[in-house]
Amino acid sequence: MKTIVIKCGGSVLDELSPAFFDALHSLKNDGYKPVIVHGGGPAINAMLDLYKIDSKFHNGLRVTCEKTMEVVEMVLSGKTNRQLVSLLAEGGLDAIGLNGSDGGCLVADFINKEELGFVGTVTMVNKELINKLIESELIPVITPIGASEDGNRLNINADYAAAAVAKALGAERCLFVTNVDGILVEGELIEETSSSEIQEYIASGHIYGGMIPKVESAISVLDKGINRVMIVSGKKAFYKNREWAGTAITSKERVK
Ligand SMILES: Nc1ncnc2c1ncn2[C@@H]1O[C@H](COP(=O)(O)OP(=O)(O)O)[C@@H](O)[C@H]1O
Ligand SMILES: CC(=O)N[C@@H](CCC(=O)OP(=O)(O)O)C(=O)O
Repeated sequence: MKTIVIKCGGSVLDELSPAFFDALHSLKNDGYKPVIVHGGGPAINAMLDLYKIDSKFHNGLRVTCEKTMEVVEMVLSGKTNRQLVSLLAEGGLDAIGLNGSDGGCLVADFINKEELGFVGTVTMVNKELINKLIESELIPVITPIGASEDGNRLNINADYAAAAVAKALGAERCLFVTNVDGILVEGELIEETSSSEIQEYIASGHIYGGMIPKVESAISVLDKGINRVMIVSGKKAFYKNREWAGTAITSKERVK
């Protein structure tokens, strides 16, 4: 099965263009089976503000106390997942929302309970469940919340969740849809790059903030045999007539 895992970032959920939905139709017409993992960081921040709860991050991960976890779940499962599934339906795409914590979809473990609270890393993915939905011609839209073996629900960075799903499914491709055209260096789009170049961009400060978990996830996926990962904009036609727009991260090291 030609599965493509698509991470749809919270930064662009309110700005997805008609071209995004056209690209999904094109992928489907070309035989790809999409699986979406969505984020929702900005919407969580807004709701925490409303509840007067401070947003704190440690190494790019949200420090998640019990109260924050309630808000995270309310926003991701109750708002952003619903929003994306209905946008897909409006765009003529049959999708089904799936809480990562339901049915063992994403099994997770605490990363460091003292430091981060209810933040998890994915330890297992119920690929049978996801594959059943794909075989029913539905696009699973997965919320990045995992359930631990001892019954806790854990907040997972959506880039890492998408990478875990792509690896578990043995996806053909993995795509990070965000609010910029791809990796930019001094304002220029980098059309193709490799793991080692990315390490240099991070060291020189050209890649920072929210782009770091994306490129780290991309590299972890490349290590598992998926040989091309794309970072693309949800505001543009990222796939048309079998042509991609954005940054391709490949496992091949380029000769400089
Ligand atoms: N080299 C880079 N090229 C493009 N964007 C970058 C780069 N380094 C950091 N960024 C930042 O990463 C952001 C995307 O990450 P993030 O805000 O977490 O989005 P998402 O919600 O889609 O995961 C961009 O809007 C930009 O501010
Ligand atoms: C642990 C952790 O940081 N979880 C993220 C989950 C959402 C997410 O990753 O959303 P984006 O893709 O929009 O950034 C958070 O709480 O913001």
